[in-house]
Amino acid sequence: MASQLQHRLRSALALVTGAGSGIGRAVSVRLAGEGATVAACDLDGAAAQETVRLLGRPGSKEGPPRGNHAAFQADVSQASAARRLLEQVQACFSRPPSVVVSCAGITQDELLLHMSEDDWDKVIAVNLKGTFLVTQAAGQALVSSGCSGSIINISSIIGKVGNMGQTNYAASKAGVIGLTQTAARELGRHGIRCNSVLPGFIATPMTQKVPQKVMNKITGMIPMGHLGDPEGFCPLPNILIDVADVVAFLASEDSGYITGASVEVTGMRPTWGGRGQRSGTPTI
Ligand SMILES: CCCCCCCCCCCCCC(=O)CC(=O)SCCNC(=O)CCNC(=O)[C@H](O)C(C)(C)COP(=O)(O)OP(=O)(O)OC[C@H]1O[C@@H](n2cnc3c(N)ncnc32)[C@H](O)[C@@H]1OP(=O)(O)O
Ligand SMILES: NC(=O)C1=CN([C@@H]2O[C@H](COP(=O)(O)OP(=O)(O)OC[C@H]3O[C@@H](n4cnc5c(N)ncnc54)[C@H](O)[C@@H]3O)[C@@H](O)[C@H]2O)C=CC1
Repeated sequence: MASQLQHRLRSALALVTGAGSGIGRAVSVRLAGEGATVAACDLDGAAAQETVRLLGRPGSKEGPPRGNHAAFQADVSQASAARRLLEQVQACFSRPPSVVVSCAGITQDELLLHMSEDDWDKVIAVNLKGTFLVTQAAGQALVSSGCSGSIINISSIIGKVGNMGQTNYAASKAGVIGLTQTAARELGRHGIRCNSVLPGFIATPMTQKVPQKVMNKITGMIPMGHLGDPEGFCPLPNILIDVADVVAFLASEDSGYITGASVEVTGMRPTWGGRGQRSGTPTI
């Protein structure tokens, strides 16, 4: 990483939900690599602890005294848990998080004609309501402290174009886009920016449930014929690193005039007639 980026986030305290796996872990590593102190949250507390172990010590010694990175266990779909999470982070670091990245998410895929109400409710509760609850709790903490901040919500390209077997997931991710755009309108006056990122297919535990015959169809759309790789060493031009790059950019003052944006990072040529998005070429 270019040396000038290694301290870009040195004064930031970054709360990352879903930090125990996949994109959330990659984002946590990237933000810490730019000097941020990371509060890694996950439903799986042990997984969050493992992410913190991977982060090592915070970046630069410069800037206000800070503690180490820290792990938190919370179910973001529960309002009381989301409120408690922000309370715990502020108690631990004596300040609200200036960067908040909502990565926590699930799938419960089923074709529309067979999807149960429970399939629908679970996905909406985590992906949409969970993002709402964390965005709200973080916004309240920042506004009451008079602090500015950057909120980055992880949606999905599926929220824009749909996908067979994912009426629940697509609706939740489309909702994240609208939620984030509205939060941007309301919180801008408080110096809080809100943006969403729409990744394409990345090989993480979330995508392992996809049947091979479907995966074959999807990878057929990717120029390099492979999914993004969570370790970042993917045949695609590093789509996961691009996702973490975009999150770090939106977290930093380098994006100081960007809010309400939906940034696509897909690395795939859609079959739905849209212009193919080269990996790392966000559509803002
Ligand atoms: C031509 C390719 C179209 C792809 C368009 C979308 C682009 C994908 C980019 C995604 C990037 C972001 C991803 C993300 O945010 C993270 C995730 O959500 S990962 C999980 C993604 N989930 C899926 O794609 C759903 C996969 N499908 C399934 O899990 C099962 O099919 C399902 C549980 C929905 C139903 O199972 P079952 O009842 O057993 O039926 P079949 O599996 O036999 O499916 C029936 C029929 O439908 C075809 N099909 C199912 N899903 C998809 C799909 N996503 N895209 C295209 N076609 C799909 C399946 O192949 C069968 O077709 P046949 O011709 O009858 O074999
Ligand atoms: N993998 C992909 O292809 C894509 C993923 N995304 C989104 O990126 C985000 C991260 O996905 P991945 O890293 O792939 O998945 P993942 O399954 O590897 O990680 C998701 C993490 O969220 C945590 N989590 C789940 N429910 C939670 C809850 N209620 N409270 C707190 N934490 C919870 C899980 O424990 C897990 O650690 C999700 O929002 C997903 O929808 C978007 C586009 C593409």
